[in-house]
Amino acid sequence: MKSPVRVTVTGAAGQIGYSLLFRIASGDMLGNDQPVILQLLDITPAMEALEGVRMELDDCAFPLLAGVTCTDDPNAGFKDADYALLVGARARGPGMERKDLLEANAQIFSVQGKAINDHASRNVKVLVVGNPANTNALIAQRNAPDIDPRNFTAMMRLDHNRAMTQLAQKTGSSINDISHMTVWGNHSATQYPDLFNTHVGGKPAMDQVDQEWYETIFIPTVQQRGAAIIKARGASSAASAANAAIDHIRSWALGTPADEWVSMGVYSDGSYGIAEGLIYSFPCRCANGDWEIVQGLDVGDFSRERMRATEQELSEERDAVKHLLP
Ligand SMILES: NC(=O)c1ccc[n+]([C@@H]2O[C@H](COP(=O)([O-])OP(=O)(O)OC[C@H]3O[C@@H](n4cnc5c(N)ncnc54)[C@H](O)[C@@H]3O)[C@@H](O)[C@H]2O)c1
Ligand SMILES: O=C(O)C[C@H](O)C(=O)O
Repeated sequence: MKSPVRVTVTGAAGQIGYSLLFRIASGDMLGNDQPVILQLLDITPAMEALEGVRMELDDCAFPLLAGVTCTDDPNAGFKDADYALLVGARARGPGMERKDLLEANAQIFSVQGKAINDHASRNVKVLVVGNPANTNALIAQRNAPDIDPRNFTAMMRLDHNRAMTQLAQKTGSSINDISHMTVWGNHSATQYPDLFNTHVGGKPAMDQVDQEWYETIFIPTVQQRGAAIIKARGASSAASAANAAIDHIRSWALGTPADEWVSMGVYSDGSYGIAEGLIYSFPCRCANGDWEIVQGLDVGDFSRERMRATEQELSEERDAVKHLLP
C-alpha cells in the first residue's frame, strides 16, 4: 500500500464539496491504491456543517481514507498539502457573469496563495474551481512565489466534458467515440470550444457536423451551459463540477491516454501566441504527474479570432485585480 497523500479541499461544506469529498475518499481521483488524508477548510460559520460532513465521511468507512481534519485556518488547512482543490468562493446567481464575482472572491485567493506558499508541499498540485477560476488561479499563483507557477491550474474540464457530450449527442455517437476535444481560454462566456482538431469515431468532427450548427448552436450552448444550469436548478452546477475536478486531477496525476489530450487552464508559456503568464486553457497531455501543452494544432482565422477574444478578457480580468498581484 502507498503512503497517504494530503488533499486539501476548500469550501468543503458547500455544494460542490458534498459531491466531491466522497469520491476523493473512495479512490476515484487518485486511484484505488492511493490512501488520502482530507484536510477540509471552510469559514468559521460553516464549521458545524463541516463537522456533519466529517461524520458522514466516517460513516462511509472508506478503506482509503487515512484521516480527516476540519479547520477554518488556511495555514492549517494547507499544511503539507500534496493536492489543493480551491473550491470555496461565492457562486453567481441568475443574470450574473462569473467575472462579476471577482471583487467578492479575489481576496480569498490571495490569502490562500500565501498560505500555500508558506505551508504546502513544494510539489503541491493546485486546482482552482471557485469563480472566476482562471483569474483566481492567477491570484493564488502570484501570491505563492516559492512554488512553480506550473503547479497552479484552473478548471476547464467541465467545459471540455460539456463539449464532448454535445458533440456525441449531435452525431449520434457514444462519448467513447469522441477524442481530441479542445476548449481554449477562459472559463467564461468567451471560452472557445474548438472542433477543428476533434475526432468522432477517428474521423474529423467538422466533416460530420455543419458549420452553421457549430457556430450558432454548439459554441453558444457550451459557453452558456453554466447559466442554463443555474436557470434550471436555481443553483450552479455541483455534481458535474465535482466530477470535472476529479477528472482534472486524475488526468494530471495519473496521465492522459496515449495520443489523447484534455483541456486545462494552465500557466501560458506563450504557446499559440497567448500572452505569457495568463492562466489560459490549452489542450494538455499529462504524464508522470506533469502536463505539457500540445503543440502544432491547426489554428485557422476562425479559431484565432476566438482565441484572442478570450485572451483579451483574461487580460482585462488580470488588470482588474492588479492590486492583488505581487
Ligand atoms: N470552474 C468551474 O467549472 C465551476 C463549476 C461550478 C462551480 N464553480 C464555482 O465553485 C464555487 C463553489 O461553488 P458551490 O456551488 O460549492 O458554492 P457553495 O456556496 O455551495 O459553497 C461554497 C463554500 O465555500 C465556502 N467559503 C467561502 N469563503 C471561503 C473561504 N475564504 N475559505 C474557505 N471556504 C470558503 C462557503 O462557506 C461554502 O461552504 C463558486 O465560485 C462557483 O461559481 C466553478
Ligand atoms: O456557471 C457558473 O457560474 C458555475 C460554473 O462555473 C459552471 O460552469 O457551471
